[in-house]
Amino acid sequence: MAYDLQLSHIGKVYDNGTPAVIDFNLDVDKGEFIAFLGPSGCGKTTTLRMIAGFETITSGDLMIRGKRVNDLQPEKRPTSMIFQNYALFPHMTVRQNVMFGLEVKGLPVTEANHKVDRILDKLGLTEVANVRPTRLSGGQRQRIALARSLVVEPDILLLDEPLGALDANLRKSIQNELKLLQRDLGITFVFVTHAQSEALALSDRIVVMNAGRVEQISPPRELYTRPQSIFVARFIGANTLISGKVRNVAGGSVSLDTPFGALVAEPPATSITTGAAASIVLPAEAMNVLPASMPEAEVRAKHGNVVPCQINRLQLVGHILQIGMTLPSGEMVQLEGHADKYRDTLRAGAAGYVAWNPADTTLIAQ
Ligand SMILES: Nc1ncnc2c1ncn2[C@@H]1O[C@H](COP(=O)(O)OP(=O)(O)OP(=O)(O)O)[C@@H](O)[C@H]1O
Repeated sequence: MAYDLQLSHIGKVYDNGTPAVIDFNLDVDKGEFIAFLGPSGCGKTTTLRMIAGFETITSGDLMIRGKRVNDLQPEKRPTSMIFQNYALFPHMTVRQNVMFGLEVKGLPVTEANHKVDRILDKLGLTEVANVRPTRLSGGQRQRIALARSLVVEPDILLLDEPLGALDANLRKSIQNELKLLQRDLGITFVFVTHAQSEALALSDRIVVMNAGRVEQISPPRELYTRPQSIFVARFIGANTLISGKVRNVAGGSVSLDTPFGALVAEPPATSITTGAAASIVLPAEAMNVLPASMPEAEVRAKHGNVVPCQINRLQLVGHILQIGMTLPSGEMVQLEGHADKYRDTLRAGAAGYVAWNPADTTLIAQ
């Protein structure tokens, strides 16, 4: 069966010569929730607009359900787009806003009314149907934008930072609604965001972009635990990067010489040889902080890797202990652990160890 959406070697160079998107490849299954994530200017919106048909495609093929749509007008594509500012018509009521797309399509009035009623009901907007959107809250406006896009029954819904205008609490609750709605409707969502927590919470797969290129396409957990590039390791999660040189590769284990001494890691997905430069990606969640009073050999035997540290700050917040410490490189690291795990073993201002299991880290060859 054909993919719902396929980007094959898609590129975009703007008229002024800016290469905004470079060799973008992605196959999306029906009903998938895909997020484009990356820093400002990396090409997320340009890619979304090319899918919608609002931006011309310089190179490559854009396929929707197996059909090449590069040259199809936006209104002829089975896509619908929600913009960050929602672009609602202020002089129209909620109902008229939602009805608009169906009128453009020339749907018979009875059928259009029926569809509008259904979607207003689904999104909890029936009671405000005759109100103008300017009088409503950010969350309600967001729902109107969703209703307006969904009423035309698109195969693919494109969302450009749709929650960007909402405050943090509302954002969380709308996130949940959005996910439930998407599951319920079973349509494909492509969502642009620069908020990693949003992408991690909502998506089936995340496309991380950097300077017009795709860095990695992975499900959220894999992206978080197995970054494939230094850029992704720095961009996602809270990782410490330790660069070193491979001393030995043997028995499913790589030993490296690093500024922190000899450390052990698991081999990367790509091959790696003695003498190669590589970085260990150490997530804050993988770190165990221990008092310096313990024998180092014992710590190493238990965890695999150990590095001395200076414990600067300990703060108990409910059941969580926040730990601030400095590594031998001078790098400061903040982490959180369950208070029960640490009990009263640590002292602020004292020396300690950071220890971790090689299996909890990722090695990236350079
Ligand atoms: N109409 C345009 N003409 C020329 N260059 C453009 C145009 N629109 C965007 N660009 C450039 O293309 C690149 C990608 O921009 P784009 O808006 O796609 O990035 P983005 O990842 O969506 O950023 P943001 O998160 O800030 O919206 C940037 O360098 C931007 O300056």
